[in-house]
Amino acid sequence: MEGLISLKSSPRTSLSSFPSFNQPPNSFARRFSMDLPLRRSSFPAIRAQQPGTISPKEEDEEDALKVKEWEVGMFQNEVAASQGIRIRRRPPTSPPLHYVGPFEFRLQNDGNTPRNILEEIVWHKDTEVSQMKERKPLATLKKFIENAPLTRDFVGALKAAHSRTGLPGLIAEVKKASPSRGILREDFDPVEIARAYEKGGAACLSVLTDEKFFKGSFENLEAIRNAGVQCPLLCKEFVIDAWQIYYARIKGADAILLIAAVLPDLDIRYMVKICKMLGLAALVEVHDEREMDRVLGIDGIELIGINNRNLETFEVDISNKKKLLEGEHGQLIRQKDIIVVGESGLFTPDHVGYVQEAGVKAVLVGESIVKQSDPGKGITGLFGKDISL
Ligand SMILES: O=P(O)(O)OC[C@@H](O)[C@@H](O)c1c[nH]c2ccccc12
Repeated sequence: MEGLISLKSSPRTSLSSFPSFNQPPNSFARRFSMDLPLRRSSFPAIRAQQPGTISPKEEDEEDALKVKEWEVGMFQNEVAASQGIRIRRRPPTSPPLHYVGPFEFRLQNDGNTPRNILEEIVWHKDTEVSQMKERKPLATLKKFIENAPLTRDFVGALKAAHSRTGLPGLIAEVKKASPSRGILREDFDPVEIARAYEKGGAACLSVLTDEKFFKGSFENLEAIRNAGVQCPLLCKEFVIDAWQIYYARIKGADAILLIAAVLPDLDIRYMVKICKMLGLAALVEVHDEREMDRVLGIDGIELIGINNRNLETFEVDISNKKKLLEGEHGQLIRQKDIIVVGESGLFTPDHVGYVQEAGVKAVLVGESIVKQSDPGKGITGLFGKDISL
């Protein structure tokens, strides 16, 4: 890997968030890493130099470096696509001026607009995270974590609620808005809502932290944590970089969401390990069979969320869970003692009954309860009985 060191400095390639680069996962990756002729010694241009003293030879070498960086970006999308991931991690840029690489790179590169809302969110997140990382580097976050209070047992709280009530444990979502539903609640006081949920019998809370698309924030997470709410907290974020997991831990999260539609397998493996190291639970979200297959092949996963909402189209289908929990998948889930969380679009006791029947032991609910004038009473309405007792 010696020759790749020079690429690590590029924020565009962000290899730290891409562990698979160290172990090429498929033939494309092997081909790429073998082909890569970069050696530190062949790039004098990247050594310290005085401005204005770049020779034509060094300019060529800089161009070559840009080309390689650009190819690595393409390569990330290729690995993801080989796992059925349609979301491209970053907007394609045009190839550098003197690009002479494979033609297929150019073809993939067509179209610089996001294909759907999830892609738009992820592209925006990429910019947002690189700015935040500059302001608060990982080394600084790690220092804070040394003194951070212990996390609370998210999975344990769900199990306890399930055995106490005989109903799925509730993760109640503190959600102001979403791109598909617009503003859900104008008078939005996150701490007040969190307290009402806790009083109403929620086992855990989910706090949206994305600002641009969901009008959430890390400040909300922190405020709820500092207000003395006892329920463990899920940080509901679009994680694309391990840095975000450290940040969530500092802001008071006990668990974090990882979305399989966005993250390749090796990223999930790596991030699940980081979560364990930091004492966080990871809720890995899937939407279809292929994602479920991928996630069941990863060791150490305790919580799988099945999202009834397709994040690319916003279509909601609550029978989705049933399909994904039948047959071999169901068997593996039971064998591995994984808790399945039914997510999105649940409004009535019938909905809850239906997904429980399909095999879920927990549910994640936002809209139907956050919209009620008393969100705690909203919980009673959702389950058809008071679950706080
Ligand atoms: O408000 P609803 O339909 O009850 O959904 C809650 C939750 O499942 C949803 O907010 C959600 C599930 N997965 C996500 C991923 C990102 C953002 C949001 C979500």
